[in-house]
Amino acid sequence: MITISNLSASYHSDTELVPAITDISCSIDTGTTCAVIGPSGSGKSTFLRCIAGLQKNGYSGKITFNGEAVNPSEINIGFMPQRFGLLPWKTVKENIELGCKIKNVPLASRRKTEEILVNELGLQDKLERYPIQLSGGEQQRVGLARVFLLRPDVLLMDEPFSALDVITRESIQKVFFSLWKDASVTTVFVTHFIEEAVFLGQQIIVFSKHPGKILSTIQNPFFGRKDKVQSEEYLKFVYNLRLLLEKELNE
Ligand SMILES: Nc1ncnc2c1ncn2[C@@H]1O[C@H](COP(=O)(O)OP(=O)(O)OP(=O)(O)O)[C@@H](O)[C@H]1O
Repeated sequence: MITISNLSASYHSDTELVPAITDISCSIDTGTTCAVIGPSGSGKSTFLRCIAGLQKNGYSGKITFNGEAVNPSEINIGFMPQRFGLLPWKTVKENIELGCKIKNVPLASRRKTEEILVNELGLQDKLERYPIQLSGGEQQRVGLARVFLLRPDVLLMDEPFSALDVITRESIQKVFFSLWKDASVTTVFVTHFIEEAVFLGQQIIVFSKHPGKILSTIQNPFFGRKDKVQSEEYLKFVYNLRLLLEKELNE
């Protein structure tokens, strides 16, 4: 379980310390998924960076993994940042394999998975290209292939499907869902799409506007339930989430 207690983080502006998130407490059970939604600038990325151990300064509070305050570098964390984190001087194939190489995961054990992922993410004919030769959506798929191939203990993704057209997004959401069903990787992801949060987040955390605090933590009965998207209960659930965000933005 990931437990986050009284987490606050700030950034230095020219003259002062500006809070980004304030007093966040929540927990994410092992093997579950958690979607984080909230207004732009509310601190969602900062929250993910804190869990990933990338926020080196300016934060307070406690983050534990299975009860221990271990250094995140000691845990197999897969982090996909908003701008995908590709290395421009490495080919697509090298970028996909980079996470495993850094974490010393033998690639020989992942060849089959790699082939499946490359096919499912539509990257077969792009493997020898460099990131600059790809569209934004293709770059995002490379970033996803990298974290999915790593199959980490904890998967953190910042707006993982944002650069994809709607049809590709839905198909890759399904790729993620089926991978998650196979391996039950503990996952926290940020999204601006309510329907995406509802499809892929067993728990949904709603952030307030800046500086972010938790407005609501919701156990989601519609996780993985594409069959329910036309139902009245589903539409009401999505509508209520939208109202919560709208109210927060208009206050
Ligand atoms: N490196 C930085 N230096 C100074 N301020 C920062 C820095 N990174 C983020 N901030 C500020 O911290 C606040 C939270 O930013 P963050 O990126 O975490 O929000 P977010 O909810 O992920 O936003 P978005 O949905 O637009 O991606 C914002 O007000 C932002 O301007």
